[in-house]
Amino acid sequence: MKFNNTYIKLAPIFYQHVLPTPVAKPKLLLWNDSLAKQLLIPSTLTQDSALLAQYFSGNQLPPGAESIALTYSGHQFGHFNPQLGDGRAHLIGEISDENAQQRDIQLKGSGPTPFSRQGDGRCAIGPAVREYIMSEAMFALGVPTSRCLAVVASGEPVYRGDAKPGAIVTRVAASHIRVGTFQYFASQGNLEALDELTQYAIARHYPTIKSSGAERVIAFLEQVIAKQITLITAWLRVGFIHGVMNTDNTAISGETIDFGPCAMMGVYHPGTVFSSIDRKGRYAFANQAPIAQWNMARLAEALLPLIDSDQDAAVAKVEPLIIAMSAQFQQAFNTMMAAKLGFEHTSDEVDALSTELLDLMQTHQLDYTLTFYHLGLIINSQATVALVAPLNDWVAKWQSALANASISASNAYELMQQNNPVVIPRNHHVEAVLAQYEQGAQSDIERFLSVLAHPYQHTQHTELYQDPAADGDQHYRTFCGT
Ligand SMILES: Nc1ncnc2c1ncn2[C@@H]1O[C@H](COP(=O)(O)OP(=O)(O)OP(=O)(O)O)[C@@H](O)[C@H]1O
Ligand SMILES: [Mg+2]
Repeated sequence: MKFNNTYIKLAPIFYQHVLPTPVAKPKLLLWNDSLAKQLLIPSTLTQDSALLAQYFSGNQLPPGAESIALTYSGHQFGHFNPQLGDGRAHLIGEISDENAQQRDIQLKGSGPTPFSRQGDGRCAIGPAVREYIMSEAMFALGVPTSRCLAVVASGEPVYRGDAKPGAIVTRVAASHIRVGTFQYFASQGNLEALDELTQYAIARHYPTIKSSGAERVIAFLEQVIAKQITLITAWLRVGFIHGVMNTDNTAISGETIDFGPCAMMGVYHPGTVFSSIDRKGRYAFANQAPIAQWNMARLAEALLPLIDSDQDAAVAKVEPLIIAMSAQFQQAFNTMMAAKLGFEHTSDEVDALSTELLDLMQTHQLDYTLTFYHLGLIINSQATVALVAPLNDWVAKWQSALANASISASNAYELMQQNNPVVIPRNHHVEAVLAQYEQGAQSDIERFLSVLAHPYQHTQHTELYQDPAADGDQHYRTFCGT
């Protein structure tokens, strides 16, 4: 592993040097071989699980690694917290992957840092394994996301109400720069650091931006916004609910980050919320696009001093970008829904069809993933699918719209197959696997992960994981990993 530690070359205010706290009995639980290959981790190391456990628990830093905790702020549920930062995570460096892309390697749950506040710096095994399952599932679903390389059991308890086994999860991300990182320097009035961060983020994530001065900052904002639209549209396509879209959980790279209280929607309802702390539904399924817009407004606000020293003039330059986001998102959403129905392009007719379908799904409490999957089977005439009766009229309209657009059944099916997963990481299956871990039992995780690695195909065990929760997830609740 060859580490490049570019973040450490930034000003000292960007991070704190701090080592992970060693744990009693590190044991490698999960290792992501295919990701390790992408990261060009040598097979001699990959085969040495004792050494991997040392490295990815934080007990020993790999050669060339340097451990830091990053500084950031964030709006949490709409309230600004000026001092967050990595309270239980250690960035140990960046690795250049097989495509020469820099990827951050970060341990999470690896002990306290100067940003820990009241926290213990630790992570329980359940949330660590959950992050692994969910991020790998999202990756396979084609959603931009951070990934997990390893989960190492610490051999030590963590106290979350009860004592739970502890673990350290290794996260791989394009970077860990968040909207909240910009907010930190903006709230300090540190324009030099704000500019340094912006130039660093552009060089790392948006190198095609060639302009300079204010134009460069505006182009950056524009591209971050575009990535957020792509990201949220992908979440909505697969039924993902992030659960805690605070600005400190919004990565500037456009990747999904922080799988704390996330969940998948079963029965379609735009107001679906599972997080126990999201009492007002701020981060409900269909609120995710307006919240991404709100978060981008916070990024724009942080960037204002780099755009014009006259604040009103700066606002006049960024406001149109934020306002335009609604229409851009709607367009992306319509195109995505059209693809789920087999249409390459949107039209008023197709938009009306998808709206009507979503309404029917809501009214009749239909499962989001299964409904699209069944529509695929119908168009492919593979099987007679018993849809609920109220959908029959809609299906007839849909089929005639496809015919009017001269789209063959096989073309429609192909597009639908690429956009409608056969299987998703359903909450009850994820929880069943996590419960096995917490009880120290033999786990079905390898089988589950192998199914989730091919979410658009039927594999040997896919059927075991397609079923919706018996209670329609009515009683399902998620918790932040703290
Ligand atoms: N057990 C803990 N000990 C110390 N700090 C914590 C702990 N849990 C969370 N924090 C800190 O609280 C803040 C918000 O937590 P949040 O749950 O969003 O993040 P996280 O899951 O720890 O990390 P990330 O966003 O990196 O995935 C962050 O600053 C985080 O580092
Ligand atoms: Mg977080």
